Amino acid sequence: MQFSKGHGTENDFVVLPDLDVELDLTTERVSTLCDRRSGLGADGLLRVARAGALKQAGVLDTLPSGVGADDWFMDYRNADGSVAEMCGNGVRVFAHFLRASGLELADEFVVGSRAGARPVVVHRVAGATADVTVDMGRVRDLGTSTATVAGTEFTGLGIDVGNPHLACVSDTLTAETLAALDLTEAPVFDTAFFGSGVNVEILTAISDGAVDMRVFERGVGETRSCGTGTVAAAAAALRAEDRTEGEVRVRVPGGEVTVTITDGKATLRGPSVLVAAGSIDDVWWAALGG
Ligand SMILES: N[C@@H](CCC[C@H](N)C(=O)O)C(=O)O
Repeated sequence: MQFSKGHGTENDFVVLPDLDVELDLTTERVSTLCDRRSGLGADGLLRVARAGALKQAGVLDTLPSGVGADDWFMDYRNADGSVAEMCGNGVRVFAHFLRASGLELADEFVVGSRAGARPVVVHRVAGATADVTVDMGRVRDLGTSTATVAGTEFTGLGIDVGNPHLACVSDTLTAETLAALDLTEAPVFDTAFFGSGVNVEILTAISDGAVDMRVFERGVGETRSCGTGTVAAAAAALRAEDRTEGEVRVRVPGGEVTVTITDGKATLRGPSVLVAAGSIDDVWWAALGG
């Protein structure tokens, strides 16, 4: 079984090409593979297949809005084995993998996700790195809520980018005090407001067109970046300035991406790096079972 390993601003993924949809991605298999001691280690897993093949195999009940049977589909799993609707950094790595492997020859194509179609533009592939823009679709405002992080309560904006986020902009945080925040424990959030869990972003206000952000991801823990989270962060930071549109550079522990919001829709531009490829032991994988 072949794999690749890649990351987008150090949000890292195991990429599993499975064009005939033969793999049974049980919770145990995904979580063991993503574990940094028992497996390869990653924040998430990206299965590569066509949308129609996933539907035929029963992985998808229906094709999400705007996704055709022949479109590529990013079947995304969090490190704990749970399924999530979307992954912004994952789509960049997924698109890069398709171009680098020769599975896709065009620079512009659609990547399907459970949140719907996510068209991509691969601007450049140079060796192990690529520069990719993802059309992230609509950014929906869910209203205000709070999260408590290490005993401090932050107020934020609930935002749906296909998956749920609570983006908390703090006027008093600097890049340095943000970096010092203890994010080892999961933030406490309103479970009635976010019935399916939430990804929590803490960020500074906009300064010189940029914010600094950290994130605690649903199904993973603190990661060094979250693409959908950067879109939510940009939307909340613009809102804090009474703006609904604009371009925001979002600095995360793993690097920097650019989010542009126009007309209630967002694009995300940033890097992808493919660091390794190899094979997973079939006997080990089979023994993990269901
Ligand atoms: N890292 C991702 C988001 C992955 C899904 C998230 N943990 C969730 O459960 O919604 C990104 O880059 O967007």
